[in-house]
Amino acid sequence: MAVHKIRPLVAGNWKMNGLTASVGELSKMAAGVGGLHADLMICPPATLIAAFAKAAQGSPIAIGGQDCHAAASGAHTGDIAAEMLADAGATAVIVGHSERRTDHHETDAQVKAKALAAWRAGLMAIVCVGETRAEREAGKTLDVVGGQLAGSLPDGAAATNLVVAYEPVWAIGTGLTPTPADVAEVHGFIRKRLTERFGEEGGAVRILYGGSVKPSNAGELLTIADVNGALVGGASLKAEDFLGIAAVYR
Ligand SMILES: O=C(CO)COP(=O)(O)O
Repeated sequence: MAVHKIRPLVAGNWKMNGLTASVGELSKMAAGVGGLHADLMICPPATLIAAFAKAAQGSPIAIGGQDCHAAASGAHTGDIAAEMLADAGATAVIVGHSERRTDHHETDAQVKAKALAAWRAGLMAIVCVGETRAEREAGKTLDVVGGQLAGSLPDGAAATNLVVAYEPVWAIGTGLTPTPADVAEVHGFIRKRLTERFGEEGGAVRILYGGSVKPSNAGELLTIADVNGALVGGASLKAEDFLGIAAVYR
């Protein structure tokens, strides 16, 4: 298998945080990203996508959504189509985040339909997978992640349309992180599954680690084999912290 030089991605998931005044934080990020050997992305709440896309124009920061509906339009009160995210200026969308899987009971089949919707709208899909604490303690981590990959990833994945984010549910917002050996094991497993299914392209798909990434642990986590960047929650809300994480790639 050819060794790919993968350009890392540091993506910030703002979750349900941010008001119009937060555009100032994005502008600070845009001003500080020079010289990084990585792609950067911020996924603000949908209400801020258009404003953030405008503010990020001319900077290397891409803007993404946090979820989309599988349909392009229709009677789905409160939902957002991938086409609407693209129209507002997003170039990517997170699908299958554990908070969606838990809070909204999203299944692998629904996540797959959302990833296909993202592609239909020309967006990159950032598909999240990860085990709960109980699943890890029962020794089922690779089974769970393997099942999520098989069920959530559509055929036709390529490095340009897919990013996989490994986010252990128990590490999200808790300050806990897996050991480097555990991260290496899961990322290596995901890479194997991607190359088995998608061949050469699967070898080039970025695999992000997510869960309590902060400037103080980014150096350790982001230099592990097959970790091609981070999906950052809390620490992506402040320009200083987000840039401190991305600085691993300076
Ligand atoms: O869920 C996450 C990113 O999608 C991770 O969140 P935290 O970085 O706040 O743990």
